[in-house]
Amino acid sequence: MLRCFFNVKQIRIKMLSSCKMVSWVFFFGAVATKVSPVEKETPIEKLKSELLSVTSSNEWDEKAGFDINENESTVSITVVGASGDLAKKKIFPALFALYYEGCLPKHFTVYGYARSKMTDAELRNMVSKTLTCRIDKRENCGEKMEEFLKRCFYHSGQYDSEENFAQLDKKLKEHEGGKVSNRLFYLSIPPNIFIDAVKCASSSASSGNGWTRVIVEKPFGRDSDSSAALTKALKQYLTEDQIFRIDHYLGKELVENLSVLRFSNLIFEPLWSRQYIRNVQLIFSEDFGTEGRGGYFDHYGIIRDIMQNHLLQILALFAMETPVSLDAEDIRNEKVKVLRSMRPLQLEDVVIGQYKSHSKGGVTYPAYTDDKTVPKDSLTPTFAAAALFIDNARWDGVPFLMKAGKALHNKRAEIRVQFRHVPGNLYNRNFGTDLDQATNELVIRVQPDEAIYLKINNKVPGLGMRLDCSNLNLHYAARYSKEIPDAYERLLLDAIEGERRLFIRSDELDAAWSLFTPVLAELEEKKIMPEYYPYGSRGPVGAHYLAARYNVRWGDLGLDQSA
Ligand SMILES: NC(=O)C1=CN([C@@H]2O[C@H](COP(=O)(O)OP(=O)(O)OC[C@H]3O[C@@H](n4cnc5c(N)ncnc54)[C@H](OP(=O)(O)O)[C@@H]3O)[C@@H](O)[C@H]2O)C=CC1
Ligand SMILES: O=C1O[C@H](COP(=O)(O)O)[C@@H](O)[C@H](O)[C@H]1O
Repeated sequence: MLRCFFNVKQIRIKMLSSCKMVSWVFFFGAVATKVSPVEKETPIEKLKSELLSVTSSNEWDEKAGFDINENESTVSITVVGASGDLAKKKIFPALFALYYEGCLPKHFTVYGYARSKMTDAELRNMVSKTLTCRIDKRENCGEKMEEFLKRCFYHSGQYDSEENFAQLDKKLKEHEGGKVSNRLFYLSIPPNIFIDAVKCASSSASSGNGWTRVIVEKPFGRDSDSSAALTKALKQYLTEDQIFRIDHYLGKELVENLSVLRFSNLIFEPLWSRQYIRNVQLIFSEDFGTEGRGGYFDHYGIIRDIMQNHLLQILALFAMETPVSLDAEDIRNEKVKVLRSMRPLQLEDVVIGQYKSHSKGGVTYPAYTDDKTVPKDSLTPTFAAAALFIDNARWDGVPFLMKAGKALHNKRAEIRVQFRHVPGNLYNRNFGTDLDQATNELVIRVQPDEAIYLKINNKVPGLGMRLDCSNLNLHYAARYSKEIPDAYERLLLDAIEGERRLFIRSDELDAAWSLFTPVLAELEEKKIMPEYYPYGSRGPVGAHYLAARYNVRWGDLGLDQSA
């Protein structure tokens, strides 16, 4: 178990700094010795014994962030908006998965908080029904589930009632039994009630003797001004260190792996610049529409829903310089530098689309505007493609193309890196006139079916000299027997551990909004019409014209073996 709490002579290793150490030791150990998955325990065992040999020093314990006695502290996790979609779909299942894996601290309590009237038993029933997490087919799942549910409670209250939060505080105190109380609030509620809930939680249900942290879900505003206003309001009640702005894409395994890939392999970093990279593509597609979330979506649109946060965060991690260390502030400093080096997106570099109804195989799929919560004349984009540029020495002139859409032909998130053509390639004639077919391309498939593969040119075995394009393929399911945790598991654990690396800092957020705010305003002011595309298609052709303007061909056209 990598990032979980484990006991070493009754001492709990709690902080991520130590977990990070474990990960790095693990990683280097695995690479250096090319171990099979079974042999991977060795470096951890080694680290454990190293830790055992130093834990006699109290000074060292403090530095490493150890709790000398875990019996003296508790963690209470309050899911605010517990009756909602995200809580049921993601938060409770992630908490259970963490419990199952032994990653939650010994003394923890989960509280659901919402206006709906529910008893503890009803909450437990709801949680157990919606528990469709990766754990549910595992050994002893039923037993573990029972144990977990016994630690779940519910309190019904208004989001703007200090009195109701004070009642919650009273209940939390009963569970905490006088120990040091650490409290995590997860705001899983619509954004218009964030501030009310934060105000009440901070004034009436903050911890008196431990930490209090608040996870805030997106959207963090809808442009620079509203985002700044939200930050300002949050900071009336919380310090920046208490605010954990979640972007769940940062918790995805392959997004986290980006830094490992770049900074611990000699072969990638030297190529990671305008000198060798022709373009970078960040692609998100879903094969379903906004079903059930039209009301929210129509106010935001795909650029705010996916590009300004998930894809831009990936871009920043992809393009940043080597951070001074793996500490949260060092990484976030580098990400901010990338964002601040970028040109605000121009209207001519954006294509927008909206899905329309389509019938296939006797089934009729709805148009975006068929959703009852969406105005019939809505121009909100459900698809967008954009070309972005980073004006710094490393990336000058390299187009970073983004494409995001709902109701497309597949569900996928990937990063595609297309390298330059080989100068004076001796084998040019083997590729005919289409040199793009010989482009080396590195694909990091974030989901589904996680993989990293590199398209290379290779001689087809035989007496002739025929070349083809083949993949060097790191297919996760084939290589690693362990399941990949859900992003929310990683992020919840980080928030409990106080690790901020995967959460968005306020200056990052400002920089991100300043790239998109002008174009979003222009799209709305000029009432730019989206290009309509059939539900289940590959999206508007405009995306291809945009790419062609920068001599780019989208890599996800289904031509490569792993696509
Ligand atoms: N659902 C998803 O897949 C994702 C959601 N998010 C974000 O997470 C947060 C929660 O999302 P989700 O669970 O879908 O939201 P819901 O719309 O399901 O709302 C959550 C809960 O908040 C309460 N609530 C809803 N509307 C109002 C209102 N107008 N006034 C007061 N209370 C209200 C309801 O509880 P009650 O009536 O019992 O008080 C509801 O169960 C949002 O900020 C969303 O943007 C982010 C990414 C994905
Ligand atoms: O934040 C969001 O993400 C989901 C996609 O998340 P994934 O982990 O399932 O890829 C998206 O459907 C939603 O519109 C958006 O708000």
